[in-house]
Amino acid sequence: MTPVLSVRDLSVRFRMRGGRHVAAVGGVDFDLAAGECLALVGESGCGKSVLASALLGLLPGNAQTAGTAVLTGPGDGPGAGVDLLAADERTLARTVRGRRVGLVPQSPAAHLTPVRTVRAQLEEALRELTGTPRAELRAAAVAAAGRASFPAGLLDHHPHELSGGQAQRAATALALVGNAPLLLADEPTTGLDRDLVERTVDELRRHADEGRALLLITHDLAAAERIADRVAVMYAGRIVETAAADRFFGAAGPRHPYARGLLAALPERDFTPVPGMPPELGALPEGCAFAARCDRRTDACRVLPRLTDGVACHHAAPDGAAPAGVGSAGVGPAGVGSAGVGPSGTAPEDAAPADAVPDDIAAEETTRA
Ligand SMILES: Nc1ncnc2c1ncn2[C@@H]1O[C@H](COP(=O)(O)OP(=O)(O)OP(=O)(O)O)[C@@H](O)[C@H]1O
Repeated sequence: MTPVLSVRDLSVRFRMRGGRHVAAVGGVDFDLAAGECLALVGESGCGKSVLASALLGLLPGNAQTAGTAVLTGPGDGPGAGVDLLAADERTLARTVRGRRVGLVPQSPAAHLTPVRTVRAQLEEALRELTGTPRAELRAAAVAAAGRASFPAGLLDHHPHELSGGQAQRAATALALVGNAPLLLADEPTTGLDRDLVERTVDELRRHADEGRALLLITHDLAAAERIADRVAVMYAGRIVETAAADRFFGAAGPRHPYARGLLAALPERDFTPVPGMPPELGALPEGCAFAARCDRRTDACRVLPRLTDGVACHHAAPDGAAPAGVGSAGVGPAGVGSAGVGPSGTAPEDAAPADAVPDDIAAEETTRA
């Protein structure tokens, strides 16, 4: 099937003072098909939002991008295939943002126009993106709000009169208006109660089920498990694993030690955080960026592992190995909480590794500690 979006070797670097660089995204490859939801997960600061901003041409002036991100489309008109990284601002503003690529922003308060009511913003988006006639705008705005569980009674409020969760739902309603073939949802459930989380992600899932593509950026692994077809795990700017969601969350589990650690950190599983902290993106090591935190590291990890068969690790768990926590706490759609992926803490020194560690690695670990 032709993907809606095809990303190849996408990198984003920020130029900093003193000639330094922050490598926020590196060598990212993925495809996203119509009808598919890909969940992009990973710790805070790993590059998820920068990736979404790159796809929308919304990076700041100190950013340098490389690679391609082709949004497919027929013919040679405004709906034709376009490389989102190479497109000029006029093309992005007139034919891409909102129309072909929708965004549920991470910071809705900053995204909504402060001086206009939610109703006015929804009606404008409906008029611009769907050509809804003036006489039908009022009813259409109520319906659009309803899609994102935004209360009709708050439509005449300005953004500053909304709670964080209400602003989130207003921004989601706006993002859904254009029925864009590709929707980027960056933390769309922040500040929402579990019931609203489920309603919101179910609506996003419906967007995909109607034949559109959804990139769900989230810390909420329960939300990802609920609606994603595939999961991509990002670490220090790189995708370290992609897997079918049922495999990722099921008995087989992920194969990358970091991805296994993310799941093991869930309260419903082992409640054991991934030890240590992610590296500075301005000072990444040459080899595997996770090695310093990894109980499987060896000398081989000094060479950067490439994503091969869905995993970028020299010591990936074999296919079919059960991840930590499965069988102890049990994780199913109903039993998964919202803790998800947060900034990790430091594990106790004696935290049990998710997998058996070869003796030589364990000895090395002790020496380094
Ligand atoms: N304009 C900028 N200049 C320099 N560095 C930046 C800039 N914008 C983002 N970064 C850096 O890029 C990295 C990735 O940030 P990003 O916002 O994509 O993380 P994230 O994975 O979305 O995190 P979170 O889950 O907290 O939203 C961070 O280290 C951030 O400090």
